[in-house]
Amino acid sequence: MCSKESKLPPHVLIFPLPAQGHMNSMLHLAQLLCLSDIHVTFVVSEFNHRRMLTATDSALERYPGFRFQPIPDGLPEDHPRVGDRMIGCFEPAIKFMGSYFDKMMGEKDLLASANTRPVTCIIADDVLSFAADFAAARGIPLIYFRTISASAFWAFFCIDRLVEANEIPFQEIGMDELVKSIPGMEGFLRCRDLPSFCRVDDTNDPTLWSLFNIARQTARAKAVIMNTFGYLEQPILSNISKHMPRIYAIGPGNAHLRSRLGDTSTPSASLWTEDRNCINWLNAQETKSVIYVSFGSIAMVTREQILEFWHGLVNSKHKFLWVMRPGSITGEDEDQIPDVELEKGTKENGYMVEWAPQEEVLNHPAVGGFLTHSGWNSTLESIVAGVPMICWPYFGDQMVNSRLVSEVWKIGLDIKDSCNRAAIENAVRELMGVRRDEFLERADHLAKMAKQAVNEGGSSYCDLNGLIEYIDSLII
Ligand SMILES: O=c1ccn([C@@H]2O[C@H](COP(=O)(O)OP(=O)(O)O[C@H]3O[C@H](CO)[C@@H](O)[C@H](O)[C@H]3O)[C@@H](O)[C@H]2O)c(=O)[nH]1
Ligand SMILES: C[C@H]1CC[C@@H]2C(C(=O)O)=CO[C@@H](O)[C@@H]21
Repeated sequence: MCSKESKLPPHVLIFPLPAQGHMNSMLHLAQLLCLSDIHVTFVVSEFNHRRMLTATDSALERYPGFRFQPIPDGLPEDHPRVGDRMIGCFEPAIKFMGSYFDKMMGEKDLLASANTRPVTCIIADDVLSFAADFAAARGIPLIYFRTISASAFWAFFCIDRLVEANEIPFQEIGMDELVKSIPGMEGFLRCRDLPSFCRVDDTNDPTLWSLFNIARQTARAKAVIMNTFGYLEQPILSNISKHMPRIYAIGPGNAHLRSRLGDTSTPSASLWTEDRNCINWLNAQETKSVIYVSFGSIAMVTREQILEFWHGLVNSKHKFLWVMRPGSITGEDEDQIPDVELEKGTKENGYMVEWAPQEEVLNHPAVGGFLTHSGWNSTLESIVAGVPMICWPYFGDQMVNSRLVSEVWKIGLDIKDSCNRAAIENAVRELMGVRRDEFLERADHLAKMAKQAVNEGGSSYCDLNGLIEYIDSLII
């Protein structure tokens, strides 16, 4: 190694699944590493890179050691890249990106340049199994990043035990029976709360085993990073750590970044343009009077479901701010959606946008509740902001998260598997009215714990320092 290279900082390649929820948390990590003078190459699909450049300003350029590396995902331009069979629709993209990546890294000499050393280690999304093969073949250290909760990860990890114990399929046991074969979750997790991919008739279901294998192959990496914090999921983290060489719980990534940046504005990497008019609307509302409604970047809802939510919200008489992502309604028929009563109710009590600056919304004093699909980023953002939730999980890991919210942390209600206007109206009234103080008190406590975890001396703060030391030690 020449003496110039020996002085260069480590160079980490970060590779998320090209989806908003996966990119967001891995971009937080990227920035946390940049703040410790580590060089970061962040792999992004060309499709998402174009969308990001259209939707946001490139505030990430504030980090001199950061750069995007766009690569093709191999999907047709008009591919929806959303929906409950997301893992299925991403399989061809993962395969394509895997072989493209292999070739690119070979040709570009591990992305070395005059001022950047060749990649020191790879931090890949756990869903990208090819990263483990690449790392093993090239002798490059690999760290996996799991973008879901530790609890959901652990549930995927224990699928074989569930099948052996005949807890999958669960038609015969019943959806509301407690699951016994996931250590640490015996007291609260029902069959209904298992990741949606466990809802199978046939134990040979390929998606079930593909997700199990993804979880198990995490142990092939030198370490795993989790976007969670000790206080939130310690018993489960302890169970996972028995199976992993090293584990770093550095979350919530958004709060951690904010704490280390020392300001409240963190660069956004949205794939949609944020409509900031909703902040003006919120400014005119009373403290904690508004329920924020969003189902993330992947969920698709039917027109019937939208109407049930809409009636429920309008009938609750509480104010609402609703994100209606373009293209998120299945069987969309624009003529049939508006209804005179609903339009009137929305004008009086609500505001709709196509995409919101979500973290800013959740931290706005006017927001008192969040009707969410329980994606892990949304859940953590709500926890950090101290906002109680109504959970309507859509698929996958969200089923587990919503149960944690309602039964473990007790900071909200879980209405999974039901979508009718009366249930929604009741839940909103309960969260925003009848039980408001009890939920707010617990949410406030958890928000304090989250901030403590990322502040100097906190568990996530120490784990991030440990991770940085570990990355430094990988330079040979
Ligand atoms: O108007 C909006 C709506 C959402 N967001 C952001 O988009 C992200 C959405 O992420 P998440 O809440 O995790 O939902 P999904 O987009 O559905 O995320 C996918 O990825 C997550 C992490 O793996 C999983 O937990 C989910 O189940 C999976 O669907 C969050 O950071 C939000 O702040 C906005 O900025 N504006
Ligand atoms: C494709 C979905 C199923 C698994 C993925 C995931 C995970 O990390 O296990 C979480 O939610 C989805 O984004 C992914």
